[in-house]
Amino acid sequence: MYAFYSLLVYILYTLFKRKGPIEDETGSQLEEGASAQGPGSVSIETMSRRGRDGPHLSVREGVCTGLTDSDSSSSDSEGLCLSEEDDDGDEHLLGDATSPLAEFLSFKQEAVGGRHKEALHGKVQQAMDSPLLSVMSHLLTFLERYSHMQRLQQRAQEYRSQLRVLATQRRKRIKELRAAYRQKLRDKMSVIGNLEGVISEQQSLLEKIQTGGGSLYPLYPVAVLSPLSPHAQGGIHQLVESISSLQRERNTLLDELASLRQEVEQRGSEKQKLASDFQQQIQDLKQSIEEREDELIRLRTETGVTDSEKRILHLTAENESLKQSLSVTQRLLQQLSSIPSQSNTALIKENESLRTRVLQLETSLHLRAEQLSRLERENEQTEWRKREELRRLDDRIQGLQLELEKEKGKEPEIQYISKTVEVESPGTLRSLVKAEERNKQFAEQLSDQSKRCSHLEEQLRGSEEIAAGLRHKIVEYESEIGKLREDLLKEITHLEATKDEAVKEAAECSEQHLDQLREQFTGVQSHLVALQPALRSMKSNYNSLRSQVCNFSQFYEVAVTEAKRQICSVVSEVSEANRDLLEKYRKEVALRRKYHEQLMELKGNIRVLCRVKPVTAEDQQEGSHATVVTTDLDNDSVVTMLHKGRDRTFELDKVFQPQATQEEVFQEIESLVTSCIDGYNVCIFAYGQTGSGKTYTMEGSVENPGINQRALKALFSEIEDRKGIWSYLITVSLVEIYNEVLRDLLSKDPSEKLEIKINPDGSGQLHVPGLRVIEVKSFQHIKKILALGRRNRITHGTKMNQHSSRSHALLTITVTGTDLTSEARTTGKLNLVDLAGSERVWKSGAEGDRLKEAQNINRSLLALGDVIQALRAKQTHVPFRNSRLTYLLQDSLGKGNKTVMVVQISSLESNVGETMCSLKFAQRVCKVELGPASRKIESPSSSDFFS
Ligand SMILES: Nc1ncnc2c1ncn2[C@@H]1O[C@H](COP(=O)(O)OP(=O)(O)OP(=O)(O)O)[C@@H](O)[C@H]1O
Repeated sequence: MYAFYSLLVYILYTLFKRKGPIEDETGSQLEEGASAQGPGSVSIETMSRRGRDGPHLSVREGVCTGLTDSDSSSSDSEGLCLSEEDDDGDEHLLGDATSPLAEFLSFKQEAVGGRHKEALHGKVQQAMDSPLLSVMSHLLTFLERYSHMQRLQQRAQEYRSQLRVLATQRRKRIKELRAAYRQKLRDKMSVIGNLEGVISEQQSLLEKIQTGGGSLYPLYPVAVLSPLSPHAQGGIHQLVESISSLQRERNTLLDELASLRQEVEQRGSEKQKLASDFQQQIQDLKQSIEEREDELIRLRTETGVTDSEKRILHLTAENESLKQSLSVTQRLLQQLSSIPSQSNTALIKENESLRTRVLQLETSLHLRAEQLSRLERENEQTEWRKREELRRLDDRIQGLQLELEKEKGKEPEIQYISKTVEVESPGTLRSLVKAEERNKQFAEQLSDQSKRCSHLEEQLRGSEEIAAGLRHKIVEYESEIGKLREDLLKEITHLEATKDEAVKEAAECSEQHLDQLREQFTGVQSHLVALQPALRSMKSNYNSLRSQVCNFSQFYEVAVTEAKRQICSVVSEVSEANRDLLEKYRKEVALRRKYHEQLMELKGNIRVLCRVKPVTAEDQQEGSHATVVTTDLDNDSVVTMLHKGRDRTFELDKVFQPQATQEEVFQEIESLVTSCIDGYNVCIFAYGQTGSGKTYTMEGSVENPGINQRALKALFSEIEDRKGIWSYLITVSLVEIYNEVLRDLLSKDPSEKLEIKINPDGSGQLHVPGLRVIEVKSFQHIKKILALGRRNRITHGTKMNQHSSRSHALLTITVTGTDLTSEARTTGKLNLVDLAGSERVWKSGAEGDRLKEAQNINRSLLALGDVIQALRAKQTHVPFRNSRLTYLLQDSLGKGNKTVMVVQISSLESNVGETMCSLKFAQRVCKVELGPASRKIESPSSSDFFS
């Protein structure tokens, strides 16, 4: 823009200050350009060239397309080479540039319109016709269009931002609507929850009603209900239906109950009727008896009263009084039956139980009725018999009377008859008495039955009253349920109406919003259409840039892959070199170890292996799982432990990783088994604090056996391999040292104390008189022996180990071999020792016997330490006899033996002190020199051993 401005100044200067034709170099250039290209092919250099080329206007052919009035749509396409970055600067400059131009134009117009001075007219006219002016007008048009384009872009920007604002508003509105709907949904759900509660309570109430134990129905606040969703309504409808079905069910049940009650009532009335019939019959019977009696009295008065007659009379009177009392009792019963039952309230509580009770009562009533009918039948029969007797008696009396009448004058006959009567009367009287008695009994039974009947009636009446009360309650509940249902339906319809309104409102609102948005969108769309050309040009720019970027990324990828490849090749070269080095290092270490072992063998020193106990689940449970011991994967001879803030490294013959298996441990000492067969004395013993895994390493478990079993297995398999060349005799003994007492674990009486003595054969060897030595033939046999020994060994639970071995156990396997060709004899001994664990009594919680055991264990281990110290210092006197343990191990720890100590350590921080002690001891043991191992072989010609 600076160029334009300069140009304009220059033009004005030319027009107003200079006279005559424009002879300027630039002007001539323009003239040339204008004549060559015409007005339609004029362009300007980009602003990027502004600084470099200085203020000049050039006409370029084929680089930029022209800006013409007719082709205004393409005015801002390729021909306009202004970059986006320069837009702001241009705008600013344009603002400066357009004002002088406008001045110039107004000046031009005034000149054309004749408003200017006459003196200037000719000059201006000249200038107007000049090609410079035409260029200027073109420039002006261009500038106008450019500013228009700027404005358009600005508006497009504004529209875009408006669009963004509208979109955010729309999103917000949608969010709000969603939240509102969710809230409504939640409300409805809570209403459904409330309704469900109400329904469940109604159901429970219904159940209570059916069982008769319900209390008054509580009224529910239906006002809490609020609009419901269609889904919720469906649920409610279902619930209402289920309630009505329940009610129907309940109604049918009530009907059944009523019919049952009717039946009960009917039966009761029948029973009452029956009872009244019976009573009527009894009354009739009584009446007939009375009549008969009257007649009898009359007869008696007529015939004269005898003794028997007097008795009959007396009995009859008694009978009469009894009957009276019976009737009195019956009356009383009737009166009592009219008194209302006091137990109604208790019966009301459980309708179900009442119903069963009623049924029970019905059945009992039925039974009673049957009994009653049976009794009545019997009574009838008795009555009938009585009547028969009476009738017979009457007949007789009548006959007698007739005879008496006929034979009035015949006194002797009368006397005779009267005598006969006298004789016969007692029998009849007796039968009468009996009948009376039975009658009395029946009457009593009858009264009992009637009592029961009346009791049942009372109960029946009570239950009827309860049933009536319940019926009343049911009616009340029904009306309440009806009311509730109506309320519910009202609420549902109200909710439906509210929901429809809300939905309609939301729909209208969203419609309006949508219309607005649509309008805005069409407006924006039209603006966008107008902006399309500008966008196209931008797009082309963007495409070119994109292609450049793509090319660059391709180039970049190629470069990166190449770099990676180079790095990989370098890394592989380095790692290859490293691997070689590592391999070399390992070989060196192995070689060094081998030479060291050979040297040690020559020196005859004790090999010390170290096994680190892994952190168990129990340790983790106890929370003490912080570890201080580390092993080196690349160097299996060192173990490092953190003690008092600094690392202490111990170098031993072999350090097993915590995860080392039983097999791996055994492989390390397997060769010693062969040595034993060859006639060497071998001793393997496990040393370490209590609970560090000594027994696990030596004995192992059933599924995962330790050194003992594996060594014996290997021994038998080796012997098997030598079969035919050598024959072997294997014997086994197993002892324990408990509280400084030697005990035979294979003995029938393991509590027997044994002593260690020097063998009287003069060999100087140790010997234990009374020790059971068992010859073993197979591995299976030895397994059994080991199991027996394990059973006999003393173990107790301590804080540190649940199955702590409280003794040192020594398994001795003696292998005597005979060379079948030369008859040479070898004798090798394999001592496998599981020492008791050292322990800190305050830690293991040892008290009483445990404390004594611990003290003895620690004392003997101390003696072992002294022996090791003496051996290390090559002292002339080694204090083997200071303890039973060292005394027994004298053979194994002495010169010419092959000895391996497996030191067991715990890696836990809580055991750091004990681990330190064990490792220090192990290192001391490492330095003990036993001298080269000696083989015990006896040639057939000599009875001596050669070593
Ligand atoms: N390497 C191991 N892997 C798995 N469990 C082990 C290991 N070492 C020891 N244990 C377990 O730790 C517990 C204690 O081990 P063990 O009885 O062998 O200790 P100890 O040193 O013989 O103790 P003590 O001296 O009191 O008799 C046992 O339950 C045993 O199974």
